[in-house]
Amino acid sequence: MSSETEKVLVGVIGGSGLYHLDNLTFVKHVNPETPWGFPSSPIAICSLPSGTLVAFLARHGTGHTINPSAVPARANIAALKSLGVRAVLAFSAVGSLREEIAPGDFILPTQIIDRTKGVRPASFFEGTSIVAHAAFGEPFARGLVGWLESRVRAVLEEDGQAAVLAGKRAPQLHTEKCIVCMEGPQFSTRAESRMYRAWGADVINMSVLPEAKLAREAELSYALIATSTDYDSWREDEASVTAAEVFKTLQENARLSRHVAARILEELHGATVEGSLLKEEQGSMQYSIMPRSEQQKEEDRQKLAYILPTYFS
Ligand SMILES: CSC[C@H]1O[C@H](OP(=O)(O)O)[C@H](O)[C@@H]1O
Ligand SMILES: Nc1ncnc2[nH]cnc12
Repeated sequence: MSSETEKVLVGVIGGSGLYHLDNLTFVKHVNPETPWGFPSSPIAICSLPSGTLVAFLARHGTGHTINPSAVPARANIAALKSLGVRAVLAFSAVGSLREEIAPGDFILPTQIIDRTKGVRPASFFEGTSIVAHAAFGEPFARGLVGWLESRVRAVLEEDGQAAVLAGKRAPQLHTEKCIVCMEGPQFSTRAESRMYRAWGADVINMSVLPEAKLAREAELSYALIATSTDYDSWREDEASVTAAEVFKTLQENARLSRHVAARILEELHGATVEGSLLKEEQGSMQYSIMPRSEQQKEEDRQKLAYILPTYFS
């Protein structure tokens, strides 16, 4: 086994309904204490058939005990980075703001609208003597999202054939979409849901921020694989979304998400070792950190060295 195979280069974050990757071989749990506390739950290190290791973290905890506003996103991203992770595949259950995005469909968003309310710590630099402005015009790792498109589509097409034979609709993949991240935990009003559509948003969740911002600050390549569970509250003649509506699709979406993960993780690990897929994010913070390092407190440098050793150790 080569040393690159032994490293955990790919991390998976599971959202609502996706609390484990039990189609992979469980190896052990790790629970790193980071300068921002402990992650949502111990991280499961799982093995692919080749022996390649991946890390899995349940965003809301394995028993879904953490509400979206309280997810310790800094600890989650820092803990994954401390394991050597370079690419993060984050799964999320989302509401659809478009007729063509049906429950059960998969979405690879490329843009985000922030409707969180400032109650979530959103930067590793918050509360330190160090100021940094990460570039976030492209909030997801473009190279990784592009790489995922054909792979996820192939798995959905293959799996969809069985769905069609069973008389069901085959899940579709939607790309180049915009996700709005709301604070929650209550769902949107009908007026808000219509407003997000008017703003150009296509899907909605409560979790992609600050996760995506923190991944960027930690120079991790981050992509979201969103799975649709409902039509939110914009359809005039339909009932507005309820948790019960979301639960109807959650299990099937989780099954297919696990299947997608199992099919693509080996190749993603290989692409991560090779490196070209991730080169946009690595080194991206170099010119984001304001200089004047002589005025930076040593304790803050030590804290930030946990996620960015290149600049702070
Ligand atoms: C259970 S409905 C609302 C809940 O589901 C999504 O969670 P995740 O993104 O972790 O899959 C959404 O963001 C909300 O947190
Ligand atoms: N309608 C919705 N709004 C916010 N987050 C969601 N997650 C799943 N469905 C959602």
